[in-house]
Amino acid sequence: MQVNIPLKQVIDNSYSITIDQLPQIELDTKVAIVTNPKVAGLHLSYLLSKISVKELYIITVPDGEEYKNQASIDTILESLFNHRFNRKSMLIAFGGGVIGDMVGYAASIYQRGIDFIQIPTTLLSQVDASVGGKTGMNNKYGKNLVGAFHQPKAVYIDPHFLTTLPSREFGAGVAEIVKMAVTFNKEFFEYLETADLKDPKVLQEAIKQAVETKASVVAQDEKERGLRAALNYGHTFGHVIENETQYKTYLHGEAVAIGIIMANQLAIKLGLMSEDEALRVENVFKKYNLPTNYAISNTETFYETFFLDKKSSDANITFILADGIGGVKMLDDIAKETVVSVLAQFGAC
Ligand SMILES: NC(=O)c1ccc[n+]([C@@H]2O[C@H](COP(=O)([O-])OP(=O)(O)OC[C@H]3O[C@@H](n4cnc5c(N)ncnc54)[C@H](O)[C@@H]3O)[C@@H](O)[C@H]2O)c1
Ligand SMILES: O=C(O)C(=O)C[C@@H](O)[C@H](O)[C@H](O)COP(=O)(O)O
Ligand SMILES: [Zn+2]
Repeated sequence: MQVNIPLKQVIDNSYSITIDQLPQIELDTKVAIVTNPKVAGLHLSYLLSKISVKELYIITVPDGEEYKNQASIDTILESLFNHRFNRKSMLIAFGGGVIGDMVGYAASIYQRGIDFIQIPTTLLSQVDASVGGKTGMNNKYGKNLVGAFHQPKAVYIDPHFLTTLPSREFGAGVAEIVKMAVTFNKEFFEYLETADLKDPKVLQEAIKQAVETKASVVAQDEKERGLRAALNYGHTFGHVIENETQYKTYLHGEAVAIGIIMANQLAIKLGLMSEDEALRVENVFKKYNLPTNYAISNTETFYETFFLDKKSSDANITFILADGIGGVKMLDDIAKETVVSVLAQFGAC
């Protein structure tokens, strides 16, 4: 299936997203493929068979969210300087969301910005991270707190890469798919309730729907001035969980799944969602063995960490909540006691 989804012209530098077998990539310039040892071992030879460029370099950075940091960015930049990359050169992000975010960020700052292509190899990066130009890294203060909006020149989504993906990583991608369905597309959510995403045809359809949803949101609000924040559903809570557990216990998508469960409890409290709707979301997560609970040891600390969220202002935290299934509301005036009382429900597990 060949699907081209050009982001609308609202974004000057619109690009196409292809969901299909990787095409032959021919570039008359210096190119660096940036990847990690795991992805390289599994799939680099296949990518190399599809690439013909003027001069090619391979840059590897260590695998894992804990390496989504300045040291890895420095490794990438050093290599670009050593090989005299210039503004006509091209980077290829080959891996999951960690690689995609870091390569996009390195591309955004190298000589004030060079081009890059996304070739995502995890489900999560295919349905979410490779699209939309959010790039960055983590630091000791928290998740994605340094970065830039820098759109790729093209995104090539080849579901063939997913054949080697461990099932936990698969589940993490499902969490971001569910996020898009619950907030923007009721029919898509109903489809997910009965669908078996392990079936390649069903999966390809779900990837297409998720990418279409994300591309449409980004096209309307590239720099997250409003609507795009809806893509952060579950993340306000999820990022705190990732931070508290130092990125070691949960995959990003798993933390998002728990974050969605928490956000839904807050939505129930505010009368935006019914218990039954929240249960339906939880049931889809359970089908893919996603975690749905987290022991909050200190609700005050958890609450204070919300202020590191990029959606927060000095005095307010913005919460992205489901408005039933298929709708979304962004609220920045929820009383602290209300939020803390919901956090307290997760205190003892
Ligand atoms: N920019 C965005 O819009 C956006 C959206 C969602 C998530 N993210 C970011 O993406 C990151 C999470 O991405 P992720 O879930 O892809 O994690 P990841 O990049 O860490 O990849 C998960 C694991 O799978 C391995 N892997 C990659 N492809 C594989 C394959 N085909 N077969 C087997 N193993 C493979 C990786 O090496 C890694 O060990 C987080 O840092 C998150 O903040 C960004
Ligand atoms: O593209 C977006 O916008 C998203 O929010 C997608 C999220 O899934 C992703 O995890 C993103 O990196 C989170 O953004 P952040 O701005 O909260 O760091
Ligand atoms: Zn995410």
